[in-house]
Amino acid sequence: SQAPAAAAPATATAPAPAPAAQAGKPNVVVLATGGTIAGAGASAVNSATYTAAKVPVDKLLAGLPELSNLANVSGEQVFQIASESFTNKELLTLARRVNELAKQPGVDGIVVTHGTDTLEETGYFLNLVVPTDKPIVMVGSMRPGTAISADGALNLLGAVATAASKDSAGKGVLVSMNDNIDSARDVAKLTNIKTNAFASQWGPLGMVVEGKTYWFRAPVKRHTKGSEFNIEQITDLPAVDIVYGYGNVPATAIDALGKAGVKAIVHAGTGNGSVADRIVPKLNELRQKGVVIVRSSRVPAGFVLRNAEQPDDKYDWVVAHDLNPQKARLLAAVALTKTQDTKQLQRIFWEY
Ligand SMILES: NC(=O)C[C@H](N)C(=O)O
Repeated sequence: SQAPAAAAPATATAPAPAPAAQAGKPNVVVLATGGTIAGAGASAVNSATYTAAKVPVDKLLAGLPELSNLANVSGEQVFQIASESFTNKELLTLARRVNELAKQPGVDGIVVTHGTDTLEETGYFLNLVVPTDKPIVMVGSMRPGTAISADGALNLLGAVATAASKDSAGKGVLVSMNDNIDSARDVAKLTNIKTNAFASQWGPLGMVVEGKTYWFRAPVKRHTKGSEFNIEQITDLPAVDIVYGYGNVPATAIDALGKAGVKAIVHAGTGNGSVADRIVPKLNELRQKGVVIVRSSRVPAGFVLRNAEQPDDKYDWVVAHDLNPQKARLLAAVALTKTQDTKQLQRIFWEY
């Protein structure tokens, strides 16, 4: 008799787990990372008090037999963590796995279940570095599955429907939640507690209703297959951190980041990315030492205009366009794997 095969590590050759194939149905892989969609509370009234990242993906899928009407669905547990604890390490591991699966001819779409707190960051990262036209759909929930009116099951059904739909191809990484389909680039968690947590100032791309997608617009920024960045060429992400702007802000955080050796600082400024008078020379000191300064805004809508509020040309700073500070951090880190040139970096911020 044959010796049992050793468990294969997640390498470029690891096959997707075999779904219970129904001929003619698309094959969708659900990569589970944890979050509230895998959360459990003490009682059904606990919609906000619970432990995230408890329920394994097999159990989530087994609880939703309706999925098999949409696709051949298989699950893979990549992590089991709350999304606030994601690090660059998890981002890179997840992106590599998504990329491996996207390259397999037997995989038609990928769903990533994820905590909502940093879902927009992971989604945007995948949008930048996974070169595929196949649908990649992020999904989470605001209530654990143990709560009355839990939103996870319907969100997961919608996400699988979105990943299974040919119409989702080529639109970049998507977020499918609360009946909406948004671009992961544009969307942000803007509301706590409530199930309509995610919104984009540019509006959703479409909706998913009863397992069918309806589309109204498509993203114009570069993404996935059209991106110049590829996870296969990224081994590590440089240190990029965020400092927040507010009244009476001291330079303590900036000084500490400078000492820690960050490669870029994203300044989450007030208003149109304005920077306090006592902070400007601190940022310029670091710029002189080669640290890239990205001027973004803590205001969740509108966008930061170059040379308005601060003379970016004179200081050799980059503006974050409409990216929120946490997404600007990721774009800066990814871009810095290729270039230090601030003209190139600014081009990248306009294009992605
Ligand atoms: N709703 C959620 O998923 C929140 C949770 N803290 C997480 O991001 O993992």
